[in-house]
Amino acid sequence: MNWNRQTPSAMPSHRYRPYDERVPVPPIDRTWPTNRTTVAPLWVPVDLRDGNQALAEPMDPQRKRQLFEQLIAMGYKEIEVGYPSASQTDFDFVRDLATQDLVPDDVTIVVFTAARTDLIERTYESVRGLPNVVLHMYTATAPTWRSVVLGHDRDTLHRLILDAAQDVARGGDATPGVRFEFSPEVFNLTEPDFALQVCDSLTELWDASPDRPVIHNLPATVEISTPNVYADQIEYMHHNLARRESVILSVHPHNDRGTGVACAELAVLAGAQRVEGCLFGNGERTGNVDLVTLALNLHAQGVDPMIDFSDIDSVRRTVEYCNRIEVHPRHPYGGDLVYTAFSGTHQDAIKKGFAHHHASAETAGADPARHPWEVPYLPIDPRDVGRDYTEVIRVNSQSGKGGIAYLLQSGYGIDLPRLLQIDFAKRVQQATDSSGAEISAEQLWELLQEHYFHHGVLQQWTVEHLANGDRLRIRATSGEIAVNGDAVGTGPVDALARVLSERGIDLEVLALTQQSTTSGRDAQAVTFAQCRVGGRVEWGVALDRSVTASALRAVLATVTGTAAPGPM
Ligand SMILES: CC(=O)SCCNC(=O)CCNC(=O)[C@H](O)C(C)(C)COP(=O)(O)OP(=O)(O)OC[C@H]1O[C@@H](n2cnc3c(N)ncnc32)[C@H](O)[C@@H]1OP(=O)(O)O
Ligand SMILES: CC(C)C(=O)C(=O)O
Repeated sequence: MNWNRQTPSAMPSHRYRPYDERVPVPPIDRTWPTNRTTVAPLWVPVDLRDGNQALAEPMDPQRKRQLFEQLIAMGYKEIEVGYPSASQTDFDFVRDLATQDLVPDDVTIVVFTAARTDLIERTYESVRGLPNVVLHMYTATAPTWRSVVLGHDRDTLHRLILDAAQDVARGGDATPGVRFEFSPEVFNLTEPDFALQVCDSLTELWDASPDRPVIHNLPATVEISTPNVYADQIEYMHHNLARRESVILSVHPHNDRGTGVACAELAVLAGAQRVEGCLFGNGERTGNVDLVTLALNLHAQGVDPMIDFSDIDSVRRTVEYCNRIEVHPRHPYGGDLVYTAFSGTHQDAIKKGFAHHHASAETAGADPARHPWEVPYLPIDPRDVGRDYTEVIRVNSQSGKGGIAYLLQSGYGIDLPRLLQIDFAKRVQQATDSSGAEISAEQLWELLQEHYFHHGVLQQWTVEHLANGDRLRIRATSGEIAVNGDAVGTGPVDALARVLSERGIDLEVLALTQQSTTSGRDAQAVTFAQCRVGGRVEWGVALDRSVTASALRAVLATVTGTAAPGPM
């Protein structure tokens, strides 16, 4: 059988080479596939530098300050704040941090520079007075960058890096508390032996020690391969870096293939201790790795990310304001739609999951917000990140009875009986199919009223308790039909059926359920009546303070339009 009928496309794919023709990946005894992450790495947001340099309108001082304060409030302890030698704005921002005492004692500021004497000197000038600083120097080391951009062979480039590193070390002598970071930009396309040689020479030159470790930051500047290859490259460095205990192994993935998060996660399994990225994945081209997803992926594994996302919407608002870029509605954990189900079977499962969660928390005597989470289709409890349940289920033509019932339950406190859910879902389906649009809880409520409520007046009714039952005297209308009479039955509803049948309407009550919508003085009784009326099964729903009136009106609602109009 020819089960795959795809044919060659017109795309010039032959122009590109697979990663293994671009960079050698040394054989390693890899351990990362079976490792587990049990503690959060050191997160380093680079929004104010790498994220900022990718914006059409880089942040002004006010936006930079706002984002910086947001990062501090969330608990980040090492923050790259800019490229101070590149622009006056960045320089002034770092000076403001220093002179206005804006950096908490336990926070380290990272400043970024190219490997050039003048830029390094200017960078040191910017951090004067700041007690905890990382000076981050970078140079591209991959072959294409060496030959096309920088015009240096391996040895010459290595020499230039060492010269610049001497400048960094000299500046460090006059800057107490400073530590050093080096990034071989485009590490993932750099020959592993060269990356190792350069990093090791800087570890030595900067005399790294466990007390004053060097940071080697190994960027996937442009993603080139599946994340397992990056993990292998990182594990190779992890196993082979000299003075490993004096090195903090850091990663800096981008997202060109859409696998930045996977690269970072596998890199941590492979030995990375520090991750640079941006909130919601802003950054050059397709962005830096997204720190929100990384942190909350850990949270969803039961590992504390050590960063506070308990009000993700306010974080998102700040990021959107500062970057002037909106977060996609489907963005993991923070998008508008990520805790919302439209499809019927998902809604049904979520509704049952909520009920199960609350019942099991109650049985355990636990707070539902702390109780183990096992709700289908929701990887985390939306409340963990400050979202609520109102948006979890939204109804359109893809929805089913479970979602509709959930909205009415959460919005109006009524639990439709299962058979009514099925009946009502068909009417909702007709409405959403013809509008093509979503339907809100309010609109569902209106539709429910339109189709099932008693459209008439219950003008007068009395119930007299007799030895052989109840006598009902009633005067009412239901739609075009007037009901006026009295009868004795086993109860008021049975008596009403008799009044109706004496007047030629054949009505049998098949099911009648009642609930209370609220408690206390505002309590209302809601009645769901399923009746066979003239051979057809109809539903009626009524709300009334009086339990009896509610039942009578629900039954009356089922006779609307079923009998010839006129006084009876
Ligand atoms: C992957 C990354 O994110 S790396 C960071 C990139 N960020 C930025 O570029 C934002 C800020 N940059 C800037 O403001 C400017 O580029 C500056 C101030 C750093 C330099 O400006 P200019 O001197 O005008 O140079 P220009 O912007 O054209 O950069 C190209 C030059 O930098 C050199 N260069 C590139 N990387 C490095 C490096 N790591 N160290 C030293 N020089 C470098 C190039 O070889 C080129 O030199 P050439 O002009 O002699 O050929
Ligand atoms: C130089 C490093 C840190 C970088 O920004 C990148 O490679 O994207």
